[in-house]
Amino acid sequence: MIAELIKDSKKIVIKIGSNTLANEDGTICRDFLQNLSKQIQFLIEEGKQIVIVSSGARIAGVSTLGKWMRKEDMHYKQALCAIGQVELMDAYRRVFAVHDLHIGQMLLTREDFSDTNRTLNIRNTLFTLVDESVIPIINENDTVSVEEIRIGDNDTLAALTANLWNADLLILCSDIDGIYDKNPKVHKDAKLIEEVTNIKQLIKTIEIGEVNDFGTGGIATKIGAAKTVNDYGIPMILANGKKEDILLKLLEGTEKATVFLANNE
Ligand SMILES: Nc1ncnc2c1ncn2[C@@H]1O[C@H](COP(=O)(O)OP(=O)(O)O)[C@@H](O)[C@H]1O
Ligand SMILES: N[C@@H](CCC(=O)OP(=O)(O)O)C(=O)O
Repeated sequence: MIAELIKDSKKIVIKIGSNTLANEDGTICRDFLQNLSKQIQFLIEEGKQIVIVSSGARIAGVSTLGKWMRKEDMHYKQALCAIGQVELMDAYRRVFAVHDLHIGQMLLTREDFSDTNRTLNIRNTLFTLVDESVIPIINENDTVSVEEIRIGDNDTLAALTANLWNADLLILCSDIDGIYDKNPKVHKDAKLIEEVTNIKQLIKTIEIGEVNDFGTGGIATKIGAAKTVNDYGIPMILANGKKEDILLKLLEGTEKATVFLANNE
């Protein structure tokens, strides 16, 4: 099912979470980015168009400065994102350049999607970048939108982007294999749910656990993202971006994940 879905999708939005992108000590994981760029080059050679939504500015800010780690003050968090966004994009630029791939930065807020003029401008930039074979890398604009740092809305941002771009598929890369019946980081016997056709039913039956380390939205915003795209007819896959070659393995059918099918009730 998942392999077919990826095979049949031309326009794919891929969201990378903070925990996926970071090493245990909070620094940007270069090996992860190198592996991601290799996989994206492969997908592009297969004729796919890719848009990336990437978190990680705050983590990158912490590891760049090596301080403010424990400051929970919103102004410090915003400052960390401002510092880290530069690092983050530099890291992406370097690894993608190895494959002759160009990137473009887009910083957006949720409000931008409810304003007709701004939406049109986002659309024009997004379509032009993709038409010119440049990979857009989108993050929240954490300077102007503090709400989104608090609730970890890059999952929602990825879903809104998928709808705006009329994507064929949204893939959220996190640090777990998909949705489980309970938090797999806490319960060793948690069971992976491979296919979701009814989100309302899913919410009633699973336990939504705590967010860990640098993640901000947790599993709830991922389910919300699935609902947003599914309502638009776009399927969503939640997969473990920490696993090497995960996108290629999903394409081969040798790895598991959770798929939210677009005919969701
Ligand atoms: N039922 C569940 N199934 C899967 N993950 C869960 C569940 N409940 C809580 N989680 C937690 O949600 C985390 C993913 O959310 P988050 O940390 O925000 O990731 P990201 O940084 O990728 O956005 C997982 O690492 C896991 O610990
Ligand atoms: N814009 C913030 C990310 C917030 C966020 O959504 O994080 P995550 O839950 O890891 O996707 C940053 O780049 O650090």
